[in-house]
Amino acid sequence: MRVIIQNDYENLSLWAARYIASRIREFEPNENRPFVLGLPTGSSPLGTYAELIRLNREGYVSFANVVTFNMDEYVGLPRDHEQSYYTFMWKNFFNHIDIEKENVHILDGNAKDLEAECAAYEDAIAAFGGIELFLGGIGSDGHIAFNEPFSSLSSKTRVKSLTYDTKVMNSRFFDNDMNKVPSKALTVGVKTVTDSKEVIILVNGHAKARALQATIEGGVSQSWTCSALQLHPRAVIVCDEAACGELKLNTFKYFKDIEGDNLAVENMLS
Ligand SMILES: N[C@@H]1[C@@H](O)[C@H](O)[C@@H](COP(=O)(O)O)O[C@@H]1O
Repeated sequence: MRVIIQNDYENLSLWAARYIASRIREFEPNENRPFVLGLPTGSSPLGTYAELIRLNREGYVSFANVVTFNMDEYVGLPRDHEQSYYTFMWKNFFNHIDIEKENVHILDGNAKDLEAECAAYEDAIAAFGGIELFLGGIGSDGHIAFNEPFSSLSSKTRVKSLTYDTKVMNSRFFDNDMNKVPSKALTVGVKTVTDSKEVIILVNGHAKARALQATIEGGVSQSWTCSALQLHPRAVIVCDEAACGELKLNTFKYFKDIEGDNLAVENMLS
């Protein structure tokens, strides 16, 4: 596992966006061989999306041959609801880049048959040959996508009930009323994420310090689903110093040392 420790959220966002843009450029995607990108919602990726939009506008990276799969979606929230992940993604990212509408995949939380919707999503990912790079965030309890604590580390896309903690956390987007937060979501599984060729997880702020500690220093455990990344051959955690508060000093120093010059965001756009 690589751990990129940046001073602050701004540099974390620049690093992640520039890394993703470079990976897409190096891949040289075309119509027959698109770059398949997994994407999250939440506040963590907003800075990364902003920099990717800028890089797209400046012509550094194109999304014309990029296919995306989003991580999750609430069940029963109208697609045009302000808090649906569909609305979030178009508002904060897709409307501002040169992506083709048919290349965007977001789970339909209003599908008549939710199980069939989840199975079809896995089939669609497989039809594209799997996900090249999955970008994600984590919840303060260490969940990736909506894989709440004790989700199977072998799970695939399915319906999940949200925990009390997650509903309380997400109520900030629903007038601080947890009763307005949907109780269920469709989510890719832990294994859907770890089956990707590469995984990048953004972790910022003090509230994520325990989750980051469990991800890096704890054992692999279903109680912190993010810890499954320890078994991934190509997992990159991009975090800020605020999120490192629970790490051992030696862990912190090790990653600062080993990543050395790789931390400088200025040199990433060659
Ligand atoms: N399903 C999403 C996750 O994908 C996200 O990682 C998490 C953290 O959100 P934030 O980035 O706002 O802290 O929130 C939600 O639960």
